[in-house]
Amino acid sequence: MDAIAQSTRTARAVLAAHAIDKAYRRGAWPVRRVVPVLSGVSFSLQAGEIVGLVGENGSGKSTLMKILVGALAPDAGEVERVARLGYCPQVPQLYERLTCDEHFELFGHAYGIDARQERDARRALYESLGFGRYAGTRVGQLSGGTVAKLNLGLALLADPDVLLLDEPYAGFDWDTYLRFWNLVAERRATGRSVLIISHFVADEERFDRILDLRDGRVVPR
Ligand SMILES: Nc1ncnc2c1ncn2[C@@H]1O[C@H](COP(=O)(O)OP(=O)(O)OP(=O)(O)O)[C@@H](O)[C@H]1O
Repeated sequence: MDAIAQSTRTARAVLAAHAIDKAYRRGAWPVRRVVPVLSGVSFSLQAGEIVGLVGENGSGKSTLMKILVGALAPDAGEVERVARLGYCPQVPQLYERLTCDEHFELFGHAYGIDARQERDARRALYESLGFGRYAGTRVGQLSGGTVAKLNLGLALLADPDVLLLDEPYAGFDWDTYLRFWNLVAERRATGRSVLIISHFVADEERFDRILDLRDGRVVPR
């Protein structure tokens, strides 16, 4: 890539991590130890890019994701958030006794979007992910796959510029997997970005870039 193209890419970064370090402290005194997980992680995400971040179990993917969204503080380094983020955590943060509709209402309030916009977005998400028949069902009575759809739908509700997904398709059946990729392609076509974190990537051609998280660092594949 030439220098002009490189500078354009840098100029359009919507999310960037600079030299992120993170270690966890384990055990109690006197056998307390520090376990390094991330050591100098740097990468950026550009507008309109679909990027896969791949690493084996325990490599630090969820830790990095939490740092990127600001849910966890790094020990060193910094995250630059240029655009609005939407986050779909690996373990859904949902309420067993609330229905899908009630979750959309609640998250709509939290995002500060008006009621009409929330209802329109909710309807479109039920349609595109195919789970409208569960609108009035409580989360405690949903299948794992439908919980995963709700989790994704809530991350998309406010139409974020950057969508961060932690193992998004683990519970999806084939039809939902294809619907998911249609949604991702639509976002890309409108200049939005998606970062997908997973322990494996099945369809490499669906991504613009794949990054590997290995030995605490992010390296291009
Ligand atoms: N709160 C914590 N306290 C101590 N150690 C932790 C904590 N959270 C994660 N770890 C450890 O940090 C390492 C990275 O964990 P993390 O969940 O980020 O990995 P991951 O790549 O997302 O794994 P997986 O693919 O299994 O979900 C693991 O060794 C894990 O045991």
